[in-house]
Amino acid sequence: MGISVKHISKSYNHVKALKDISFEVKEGELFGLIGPDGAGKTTLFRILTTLLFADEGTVTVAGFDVISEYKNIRSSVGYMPGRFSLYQDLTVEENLDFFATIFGTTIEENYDLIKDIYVQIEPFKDRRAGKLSGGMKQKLALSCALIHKPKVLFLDEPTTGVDPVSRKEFWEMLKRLQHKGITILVSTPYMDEAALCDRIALIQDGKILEIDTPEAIVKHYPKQIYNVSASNMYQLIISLNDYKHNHSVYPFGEFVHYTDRRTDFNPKELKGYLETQSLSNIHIEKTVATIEDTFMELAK
Ligand SMILES: Nc1ncnc2c1ncn2[C@@H]1O[C@H](COP(=O)(O)OP(=O)(O)OP(=O)(O)O)[C@@H](O)[C@H]1O
Repeated sequence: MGISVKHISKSYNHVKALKDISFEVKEGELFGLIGPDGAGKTTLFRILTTLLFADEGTVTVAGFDVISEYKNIRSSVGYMPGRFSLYQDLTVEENLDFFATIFGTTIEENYDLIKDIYVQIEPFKDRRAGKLSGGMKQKLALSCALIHKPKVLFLDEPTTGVDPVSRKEFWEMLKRLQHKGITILVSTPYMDEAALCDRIALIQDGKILEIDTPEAIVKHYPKQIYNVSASNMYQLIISLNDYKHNHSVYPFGEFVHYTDRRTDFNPKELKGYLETQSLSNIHIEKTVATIEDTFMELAK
């Protein structure tokens, strides 16, 4: 009764936005679609919410077919699109009231579900939506997507352009909604948010690279990663890229994540090489793979 996607493909003229996508989201699961801009996430959301037809494949949401039973889907799902979807000239309260009315309900009837979120913007209920901050807009959009008590919630990049504190609060809210029994499909380009989902699908160029729990996905990383740092980060990256034994070199915060092609890699040898490159303060230590490392490896 969650979401079932089987062999979905979709093209826009010559652009193949989705290529044979299949996955299942279990009822009550918090499932993440993780991928960069242009991966096909929005296209997939539009198909799942009955706003766009796929060229091939079948999809059911909450047990309903997206084509023959689209009306049942529209009344049982909530959708928060990536771009701000609210009426800028209506106030906070008018927006919420509007969405409640088109779904044949009232704010009072479902206030319990949105209370946690809405109390934070209620002091601004007379402010026009267009005048809200990014974090407040996002809370209002989520309240509007929830006002008819959906069984399944679709959130397309809900935290893009939102400050780190609001992002953290937002994910805590999602967990609370999940505990109320709502199935959630959320997309994000932020790899750190992927770890907060029950399962994730890594998606790039319209294809799914891997689906699993975040823990299992990082365990599949095939190599030992090293954190490398030196006094001159820019030169360090150039030198590591020039090193003939490198397998991958990615800047990662204050370090560079390095993997070596050889099975008998000796960090001392790499240190010796870096010293010949006029680098100082060189540190090399083992580290564990993150979802970002796995994504980069699969996307290679
Ligand atoms: N209406 C359209 N006409 C032509 N090409 C499109 C259209 N909509 C999307 N595309 C293309 O399809 C591909 C997937 O786009 P989509 O918007 O689904 O990706 P996304 O992962 O949601 O990325 P973004 O976050 O940038 O929207 C991209 O190459 C995009 O340029």
